[in-house]
Amino acid sequence: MRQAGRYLPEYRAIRSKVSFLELCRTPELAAEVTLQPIDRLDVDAAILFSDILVVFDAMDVAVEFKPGPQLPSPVRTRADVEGLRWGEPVGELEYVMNAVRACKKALADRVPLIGFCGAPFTTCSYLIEGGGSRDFLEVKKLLFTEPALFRSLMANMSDLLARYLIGQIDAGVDAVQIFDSWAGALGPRDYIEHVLPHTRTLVERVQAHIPEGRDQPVPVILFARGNMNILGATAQVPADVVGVDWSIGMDQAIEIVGSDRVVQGNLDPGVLLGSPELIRDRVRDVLREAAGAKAHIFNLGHGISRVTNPDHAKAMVDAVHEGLG
Ligand SMILES: Cc1c2[nH]c(c1CCC(=O)O)Cc1[nH]c(c(CCC(=O)O)c1C)Cc1[nH]c(c(CCC(=O)O)c1C)Cc1[nH]c(c(C)c1CCC(=O)O)C2
Repeated sequence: MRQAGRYLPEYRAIRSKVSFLELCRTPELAAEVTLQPIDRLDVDAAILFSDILVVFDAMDVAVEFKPGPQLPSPVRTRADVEGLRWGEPVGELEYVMNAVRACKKALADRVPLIGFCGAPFTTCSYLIEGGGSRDFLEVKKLLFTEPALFRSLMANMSDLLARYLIGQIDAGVDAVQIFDSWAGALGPRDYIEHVLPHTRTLVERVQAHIPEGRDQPVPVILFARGNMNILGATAQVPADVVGVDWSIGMDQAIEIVGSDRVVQGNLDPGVLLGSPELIRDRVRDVLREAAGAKAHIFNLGHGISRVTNPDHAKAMVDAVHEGLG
């Protein structure tokens, strides 16, 4: 997760010349950065270099990265919500679709390419809070004072994101991941009532899309982070893969989601700050804990930190490839 990024010197070299958004908006550079961890780490999949917030370009909502995202005009009132423009992601985010094509060409089938978007709740949270948040009070204010308005906002977002992901699939991605990074901000009742139906619609719409030249839909990975009390609810959505964050043991997660599901995760990215020997041990723990799943995709349980030594990331990948022996 965030396998391309600031922990790689070759990424920082490109970023010293262009801003983060310019990088996202320049397909050739986005493709180059996407491939950096493939070359260095020997990982088994590439994830498109982009960000969940570029979708705001199809809504004329401004976003800046300083380096955390900031929206100069957050959406907080009825008038703000009603004034939103729900654009055409395929036409207006053509640079993303071109980045997908450039990545596929550069990868030449070495490894599959994963496209992505934010889940409706996480994307709407950035829209409402205007950036990251500790308490999500603006989101909760809107949700609890104007539930119908909140519902319409989430429904429109889910629709926009479905068209966005389908665009990425038609441009060539081999799987998609939906990031609900802030799912844990709500209690289980509100998550189930106000978030999950929109996530489900998004997943099911993407799963109903069979792209030209394929005979089945591409797999959908759903990652909801935070309060692992919601994992059972998240698993009710029929995503092909259930992402698991690092706050729970993988064995416990499998008990919750069921042994008939494919799981992805969940090494604590902080473990990469330890020695290669420690990393190897912890990788083996995750592999052992995942043994009861239908299938397991090894991954970090959240984004890699920018102070990570790339050699340690490589030690992790090597340990995964070595397996339990
Ligand atoms: C919440 C979220 C965002 N973006 C994303 C999420 C969901 C996953 C998660 O929970 O982390 C998703 C994302 N962002 C980025 C990717 C690229 C693909 C990859 O290599 O995994 C992906 C999949 C690049 C990025 N997105 C961002 C960077 C750093 C930008 C830089 O080069 O300065 C990268 C490589 C910026 C970004 N973008 C976002 C934040 C909070 C930040 C600041 C992070 C920080 O400062 O550490 C929003």
